[in-house]
Amino acid sequence: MEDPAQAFLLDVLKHRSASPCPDTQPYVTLSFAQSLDAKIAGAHGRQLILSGKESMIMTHWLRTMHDAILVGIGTALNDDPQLNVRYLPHPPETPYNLPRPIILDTDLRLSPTCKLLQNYQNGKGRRPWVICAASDDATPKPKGTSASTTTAETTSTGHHQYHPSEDIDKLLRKRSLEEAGARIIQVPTSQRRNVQGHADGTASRHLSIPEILTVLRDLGVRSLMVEGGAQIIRSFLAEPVVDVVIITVAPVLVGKDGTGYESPVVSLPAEGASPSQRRFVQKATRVFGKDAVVVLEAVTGGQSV
Ligand SMILES: NC(=O)C1=CN([C@@H]2O[C@H](COP(=O)(O)OP(=O)(O)OC[C@H]3O[C@@H](n4cnc5c(N)ncnc54)[C@H](OP(=O)(O)O)[C@@H]3O)[C@@H](O)[C@H]2O)C=CC1
Ligand SMILES: Nc1nc(O)c(N)c(N[C@@H]2O[C@H](COP(=O)(O)O)[C@@H](O)[C@H]2O)n1
Repeated sequence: MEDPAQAFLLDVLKHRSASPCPDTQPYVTLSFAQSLDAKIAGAHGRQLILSGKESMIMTHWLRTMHDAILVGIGTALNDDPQLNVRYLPHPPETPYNLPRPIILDTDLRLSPTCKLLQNYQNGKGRRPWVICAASDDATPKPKGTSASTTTAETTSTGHHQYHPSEDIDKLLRKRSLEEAGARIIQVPTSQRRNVQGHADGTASRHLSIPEILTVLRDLGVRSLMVEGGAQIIRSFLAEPVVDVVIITVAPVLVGKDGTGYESPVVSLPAEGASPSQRRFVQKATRVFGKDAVVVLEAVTGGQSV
């Protein structure tokens, strides 16, 4: 017999089984848990278990329904997640689909001893893919985010140059991650001033989401579940790439110091919004234990995408 959460998700995602995945990018599901005041973590990014048991099981069913799960390096370093499906009931005759973990990690800051790599080494998880900036990427880094020992210098023409030891540091980190089992995938970066801009007005240097999706589709990923954290949620919502958003709303308030994601998109037709902008409308809502799970689907100009 189907679990209620499994049945609910199969129903909200049934349009995917009816039509083949596009060639250009995977189906993208953005899913996370938030408080009533739209916080996904505590002060300074402290991990919070917002989901109750029932909605956490729903999240693990959702994981089985995707080829891959993506998180940002902030989440990988802060939470050391496993991204597996361990809360599901007794193993069935056919093993559950275990999604591939993918980490967006511009400068390869991931720890080679993280749980995702340990699980892979112990045969308990799929090989993690770590997506970083292409090695010939000359985009300047924002202040204070360099993971290497070297600083960028600005030339008289305004271009930034890197000391060779920065490349060596990154190469060494690449090698130790590969030795631990990670597959490293390089993509170009893009600059976004408004979405992840720094307080000092400089633009952030981030991996390009459309490029990442193209690469993943080329590598055979047909469905991608994006779990967060805050910056990743913002970046995915800022691009017209998310098909379905599934939010677990926990009946708690975290307060103003909590970590929020401040969505750059709106559901309601906003004054001045471009008609081609992707908006999200409610498709289904279900209570699991103490939590409400709200499913939104993308629409462009009034049509489901
Ligand atoms: N409640 C929930 O469901 C969830 C909560 N969380 C919480 O979220 C918090 C972490 O969030 P946060 O600190 O924002 O970190 P994220 O996990 O969002 O990672 C952000 C980092 O990813 C890297 N990155 C690379 N490319 C991009 C891109 N295109 N857009 C955005 N980031 C990119 C950047 O680091 P770099 O430049 O070094 O590559 C950036 O700093 C944790 O507290 C965690 O517990 C996380 C997931 C779900
Ligand atoms: N669905 C959900 N509810 C919460 O309350 C959460 N804190 C999260 N966090 C996400 O799940 C990751 C942890 O996964 P594992 O338990 O290690 O498998 C965490 O890193 C966030 O991505 N999710």
